[in-house]
Amino acid sequence: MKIVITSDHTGIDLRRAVIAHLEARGYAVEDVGPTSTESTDYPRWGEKAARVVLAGEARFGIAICGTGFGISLAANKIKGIRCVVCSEPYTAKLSRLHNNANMLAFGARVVGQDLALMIVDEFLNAEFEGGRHARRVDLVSELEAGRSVC
Ligand SMILES: O=C(CO)[C@H](O)[C@H](O)[C@H](O)COP(=O)(O)O
Repeated sequence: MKIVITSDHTGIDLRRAVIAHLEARGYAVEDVGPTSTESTDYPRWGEKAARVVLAGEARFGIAICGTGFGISLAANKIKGIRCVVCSEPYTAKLSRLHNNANMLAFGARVVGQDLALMIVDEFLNAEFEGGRHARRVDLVSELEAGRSVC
């Protein structure tokens, strides 16, 4: 399975650790950058990873910024992306089981490396349950298409 990964300047070191962790577990990883530690703008990187997921070139995306929120906000502006921000593994797992999340974000200024890797594992090891959850995810897609669901 292929995973695309990105960060802004705050997440460079943690991104490297996540890549090593994923590769050690047999995942193919597409690292879309950035390579420099210079200050950069998270929306560019959130979009870049999101486009790879939407193109079907990676099954999931992982995005890291200071808090995880900025880069997830950017990714979630792209139609078809469901990017969860996690600071603990439970939400990561449920975002797959119930929300069919296709991107995971976390904050390099929020979680330490060990916790980040646990979050990644829970996210990748869980499968969408479908059923009533599929109906709800479909409703979210309706909203995304500009149609009211209330
Ligand atoms: O967008 C953010 C907040 O959710 C990210 O954490 C950014 O990484 C952060 O804003 C970057 O801040 P900096 O002061 O420019 O390093």
